[in-house]
Amino acid sequence: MTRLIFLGPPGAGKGTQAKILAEICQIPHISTGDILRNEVAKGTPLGQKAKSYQEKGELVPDSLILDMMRDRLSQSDAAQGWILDGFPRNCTQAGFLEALLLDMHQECDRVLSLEVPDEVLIARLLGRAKKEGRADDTEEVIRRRLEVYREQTEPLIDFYRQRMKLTAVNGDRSMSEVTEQLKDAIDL
Ligand SMILES: Nc1ncnc2c1ncn2[C@@H]1O[C@H](COP(=O)(O)OP(=O)(O)OP(=O)(O)O)[C@@H](O)[C@H]1O
Ligand SMILES: Nc1ncnc2c1ncn2[C@@H]1O[C@H](COP(=O)(O)O)[C@@H](O)[C@H]1O
Repeated sequence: MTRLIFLGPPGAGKGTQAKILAEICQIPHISTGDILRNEVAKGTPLGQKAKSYQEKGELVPDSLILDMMRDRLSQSDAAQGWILDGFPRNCTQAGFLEALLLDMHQECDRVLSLEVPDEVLIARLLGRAKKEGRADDTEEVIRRRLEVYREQTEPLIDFYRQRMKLTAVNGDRSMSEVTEQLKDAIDL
């Protein structure tokens, strides 16, 4: 049973690496950003509410995210383990997840924090914009997403370090080198 959380700024490679580990471990990769983009594309009530926040690089309100994640983690495929990418994103979400897991008699095994310098992040995201055309990969929104990360998400590094769950990994290496570091961190 493997339960992992990826932390790291936008462009750190969370999605890239989470997909690889999810494939190896045969567990779901749960990306809140992907779930929300899918809801936006389908024009659901949740997507309509989330759209403007995503476009500006702001966090979608917790009131929408917490119910969404309670539902997702209760689905049958998540009983076999999971990799979270993009959640939790602030202290409220981290506290909620802790209580939810306790309630579900589950425990997160490890929190993997990918570290990458800002100039590399910006270059990667502008590169991704050309390939994938994500609405929030413009330079202005990328800078706002980095600010939001520093203000609201980065404090979770200490939150999980205090709980002895954190492993920091150098994300500024080739994709395969990062994968190897992550596999070492989780004894794969
Ligand atoms: N180790 C790496 N070296 C070079 N490029 C990378 C590396 N890891 C990921 N990338 C590229 O950087 C871009 C961002 O990666 P990815 O989407 O995995 O980041 P992320 O942390 O999930 O970002 P976000 O939080 O914005 O969704 C992608 O175009 C990806 O192909
Ligand atoms: N956990 C989240 N809380 C609030 N808002 C979120 C969360 N996860 C994603 N979002 C929104 O989606 C975009 C893109 O997220 P990525 O994880 O980078 O794909 C993010 O800027 C928030 O608007």
